[in-house]
Amino acid sequence: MAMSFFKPNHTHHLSSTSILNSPFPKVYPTKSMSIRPSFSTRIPIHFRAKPVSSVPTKPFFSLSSKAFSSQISVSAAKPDEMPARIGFLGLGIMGSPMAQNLIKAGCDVTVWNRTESKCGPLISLGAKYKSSPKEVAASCDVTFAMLADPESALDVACGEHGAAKGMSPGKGYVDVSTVDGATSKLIGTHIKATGALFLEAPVSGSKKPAEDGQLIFLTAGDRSLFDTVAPLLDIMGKSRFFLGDVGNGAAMKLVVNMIMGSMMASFSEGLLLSEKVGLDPKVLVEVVSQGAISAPMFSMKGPSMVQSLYPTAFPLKHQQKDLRLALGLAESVSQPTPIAAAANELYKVAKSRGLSDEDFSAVIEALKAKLQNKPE
Ligand SMILES: NC(=O)C1=CN([C@@H]2O[C@H](COP(=O)(O)OP(=O)(O)OC[C@H]3O[C@@H](n4cnc5c(N)ncnc54)[C@H](OP(=O)(O)O)[C@@H]3O)[C@@H](O)[C@H]2O)C=CC1
Ligand SMILES: O=CC(=O)O
Repeated sequence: MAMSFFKPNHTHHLSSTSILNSPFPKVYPTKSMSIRPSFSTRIPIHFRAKPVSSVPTKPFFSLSSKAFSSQISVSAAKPDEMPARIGFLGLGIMGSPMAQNLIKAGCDVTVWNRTESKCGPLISLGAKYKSSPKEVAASCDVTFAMLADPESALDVACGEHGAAKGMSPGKGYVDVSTVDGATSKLIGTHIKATGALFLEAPVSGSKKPAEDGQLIFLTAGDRSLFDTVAPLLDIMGKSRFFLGDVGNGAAMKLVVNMIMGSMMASFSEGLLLSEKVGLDPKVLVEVVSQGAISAPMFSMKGPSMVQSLYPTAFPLKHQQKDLRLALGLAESVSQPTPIAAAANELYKVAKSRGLSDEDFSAVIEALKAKLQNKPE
């Protein structure tokens, strides 16, 4: 199906440096590039790192700081083929900066959020406003949705005033929320019944990567919609994977977050154990950062965790939701996941202690409560 999209009214353009004008993605050698993912999988996977030429309105200094790697090349993102009118539903921790990056890149963006007041800052940056997902979808070529969980993603897409009601042939719906495959397929079925195209595109990367346009998109669904929105994904992210049929993007995201949730629980145990045996947990954070188990997550969150501070980037309730959904995925294929199951119990304890809206690193508090033998 041909998508009837038009060039956006960019307010800024590329500076005429030779790097930016090259038609090919630039590969900047960095330490991280020595680690190359293996694609020995039954799912057809296409990966593309952010090509320099596809982020037309960002200043050169922001490009030079990015770590590019190049794997299987997919069709090049052409800024002049970007959808003209873009809808954005869901302006929470992630949705707001993502929509903001689109606006700052010169895109014509229309927003909606359940709590209307969160639309204000984006409207002051130039966004338009509509009072329902249906109206946003009806007035836009492509609509993105960044909702909390399967229930809200389904309601916003398929509810009474949901986006599907405003969809029609020639339009596209891109759900970037983290949901399970069954929910994503249901949303896709409703959207496609209108003649529109559907792409699931959950993101890896938290608040800061969302602000910096450094997200990793894990997409699946209509390949032509993936190609159409590629320039937009490249504004909001640093790389994008096309993983085949709807459900594969959701599954990849859940596996990644299952690992992340277990890692954070294990890190929490280590911090508390080190303190109990008389070590300085701050030194543990430093030691971990220099070795083979170093991870940006530990270095970023460790220093605040030792101070019992949990400024929210990824809400704990969403991490527990992802573990729950990942355990369901594992159950569906009889894959044992005892470590993730144990981690999930800790997040549930943390939620029951009122930590749902804290950062997920607050899971450490569940272990403190256990160590102190407090009632749950
Ligand atoms: N934060 C992070 O680091 C990351 C989060 N994610 C995933 O992205 C998604 C969004 O996360 P995040 O932005 O952090 O979450 P937030 O909790 O900050 O935002 C959730 C959004 O969903 C909306 N929402 C919730 N319930 C409903 C409902 N019943 N009907 C309509 N809208 C609803 C909220 O609206 P309102 O403002 O009215 O509450 C808000 O816009 C989640 O699926 C999360 O797992 C993925 C990667 C990283
Ligand atoms: O889903 C959370 C993330 O950091 O990715």
